[in-house]
Amino acid sequence: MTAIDATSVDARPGPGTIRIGTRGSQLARWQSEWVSARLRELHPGLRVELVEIKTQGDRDRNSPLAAIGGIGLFTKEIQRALLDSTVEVAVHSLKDLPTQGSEELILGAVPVREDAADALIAPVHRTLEALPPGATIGTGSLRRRAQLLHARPDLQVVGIRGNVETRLNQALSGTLDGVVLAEAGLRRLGLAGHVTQRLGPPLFLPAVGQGALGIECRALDASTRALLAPLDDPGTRRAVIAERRTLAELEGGCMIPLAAWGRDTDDGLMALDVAVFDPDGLERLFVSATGPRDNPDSLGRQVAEQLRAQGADRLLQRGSHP
Ligand SMILES: NCc1[nH]cc(CCC(=O)O)c1CC(=O)O
Repeated sequence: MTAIDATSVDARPGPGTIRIGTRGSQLARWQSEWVSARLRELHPGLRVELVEIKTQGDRDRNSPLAAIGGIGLFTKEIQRALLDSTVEVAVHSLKDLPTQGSEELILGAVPVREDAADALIAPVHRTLEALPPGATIGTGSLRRRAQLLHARPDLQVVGIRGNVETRLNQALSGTLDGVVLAEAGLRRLGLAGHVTQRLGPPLFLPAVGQGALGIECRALDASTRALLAPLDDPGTRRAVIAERRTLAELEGGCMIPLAAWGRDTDDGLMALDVAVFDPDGLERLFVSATGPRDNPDSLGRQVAEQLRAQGADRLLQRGSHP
């Protein structure tokens, strides 16, 4: 288990040690520590080191995400570290991982998904329904903005950025009436007690990959792939493959208000729901489809085609000119 595979192109710090590239945020560290603990549990004797890597998204903490461009903002430098063999493993929030990437990298494992829903933290009014007209809600996400405005066109959606704790504090301090964050991130950080309303499917759909981790390694690094394989959860993997396929088919390189929810169903199939919005949430296109579990890619393509037939391209083009 710890021997270096003769066919791999990497140079390890030593046999029996793997390095995990991670962002430095509390959430990223929690996620990488979690992967590290699972790996050590599965492979007794394995040493795992965390290597902190700053991404463009960590350096520029103020610009709106939509303005910086977004693609690979939180992942590119970590992928580069994988490619130049500075680390063997990269742990990403799958939601932040672009659908297009280097052929040299693969998702070695997609562990079981945490709750994929969004969460409202509105300490005074508590629910979306109870917010007074014109209430201020913070989010930097075009998808959350569009879904909030679709439900409550009167809300004032304020663009905010920063790590989970910073954004949470804007609601707790009363600077804003509320913020919307991922339930998964709050749970991992032990902050889910602040949630006043879960904003979940089928009404409020998450981002593609939300709540899931993507653990990348080099495609040719057979020994690391073998170490990661037992962390994979096939149900989560096929759900996010379907979601990511729809996103890849529809995106024109811009950040788009697209929400998706893939999951296994009780009848042995899987389902994929996808909603696409214009930036102000006036229009909502929605497709829900089911298909066999062994072809999530085809399900994702099918849903993208149906959304196109409804006019998704026209909506999404509007999204690129905010
Ligand atoms: N870049 C933001 C980001 N990326 C992943 C998560 C949460 C964890 C997850 O969705 O897996 C968050 C924070 C948030 O949306 O509140």
